Amino acid sequence: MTLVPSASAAAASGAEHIVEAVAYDAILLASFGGPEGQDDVIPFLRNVTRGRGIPDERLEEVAHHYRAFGGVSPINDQNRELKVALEAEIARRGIELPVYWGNRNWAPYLDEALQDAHAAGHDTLIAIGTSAYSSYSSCRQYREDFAEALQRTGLDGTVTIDKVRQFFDHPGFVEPFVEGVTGALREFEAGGLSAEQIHVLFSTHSIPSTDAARSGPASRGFGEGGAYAAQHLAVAEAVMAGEPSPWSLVYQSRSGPPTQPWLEPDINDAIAGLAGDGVRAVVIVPLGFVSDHMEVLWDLDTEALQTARENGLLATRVPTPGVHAAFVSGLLDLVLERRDGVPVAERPAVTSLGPWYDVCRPGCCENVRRGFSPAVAGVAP
Ligand SMILES: CC1=C(CCC(=O)O)c2cc3nc(cc4[nH]c(cc5[nH]c(cc1n2)c(C)c5CCC(=O)O)c(CCC(=O)O)c4C)C(CCC(=O)O)=C3C
Ligand SMILES: [Fe+2]
Repeated sequence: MTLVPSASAAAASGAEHIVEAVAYDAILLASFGGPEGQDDVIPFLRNVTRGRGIPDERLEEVAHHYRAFGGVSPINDQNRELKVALEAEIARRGIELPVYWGNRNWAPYLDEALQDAHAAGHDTLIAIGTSAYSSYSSCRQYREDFAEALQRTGLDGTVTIDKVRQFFDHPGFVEPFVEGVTGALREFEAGGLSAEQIHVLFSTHSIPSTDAARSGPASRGFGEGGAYAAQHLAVAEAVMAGEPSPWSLVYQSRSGPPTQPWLEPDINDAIAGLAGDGVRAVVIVPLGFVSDHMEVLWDLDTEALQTARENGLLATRVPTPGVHAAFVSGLLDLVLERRDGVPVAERPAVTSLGPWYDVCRPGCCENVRRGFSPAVAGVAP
């Protein structure tokens, strides 16, 4: 086995993919984190929005979503379950690779995960971020937070962190959505609706239009919505292959000042617009989300479903990947393709956009407000 120290070495050589085997000795499961009680809510929101100019009214509004669920985000329990499921899959395949879980915005924090891994003798980490697409919020921010955590813990130069590719078009991520969508379509059809009367709404987190435009490498010319919108459209198209029902990509969970343009249309506006169009039912697909966290429970299961009811439409929301066996096994495959140096041509991808880069491209996913901060697992801007 050839040992390549880290993405930074590959980055220095300008490589897009790391195709030599790397002796990773642990997985870093990296996530967003969420509050676990009413007292956590405001400190958590302050962590998330630190230095980002989110207006206080918006914080109050979001706090209210958490308060309605006892101040508890479901995301931490979902990551506990995902960690257990990953460990079971690793054991089932007879592999030895411990999993350390750390969050960007709430305990257990990344710092703790890095310290635990290092104390146990694991210094060559491969990270799985619980975020599938390309953008500042869903990719580069993770990479910057890894760099910060390495600095804070003094493990910079000792511990290396590579990151699996953005997995939006990995079959393990897409298969649960295909199952959910086909299941929902067949159920509405069994209830007497024709394919044309059912509209499939693929929903993802809205982001500022300026962030979207900077997502992914500029050289690939993805246009206004950048790689972020292009990736979602490509996955939605793959999910709908062979299905005659109409579909569209919509956005949810917008924040920021109203003067700042974010990706549109909002899912609720889209639903209201469909009602007069001969559409009888909507299938809501949380395409941008890995598990049923607060954005899914609130913005989809609470608000969007109500909007559909108010507009006289039948509606259902399909599951997120969660701990679906195909997803869990796919995440481990993403780690092993790197550990074992699987040739790029053999890495699975269900769209023509991927397999995405192992080493983020120069200039990728700049933060519009702060510019580039140091980050691991990419080429320096
Ligand atoms: C693309 C994207 C994902 C999907 C990818 C991924 O999954 O990572 C995501 C996930 C999540 N976002 C989450 C929560 C929040 N996001 C916020 C704010 C923001 N998100 C943004 C984007 C995204 N966010 C953006 C551009 C902002 C505004 C600027 C900023 O602050 O960067 C705010 C602040 C208040 C507000 O403005 O709404 C909160 C509380 C949680 C936890 C949920 C739980 O607790 O169950 C999760 C998984
Ligand atoms: Fe968010």
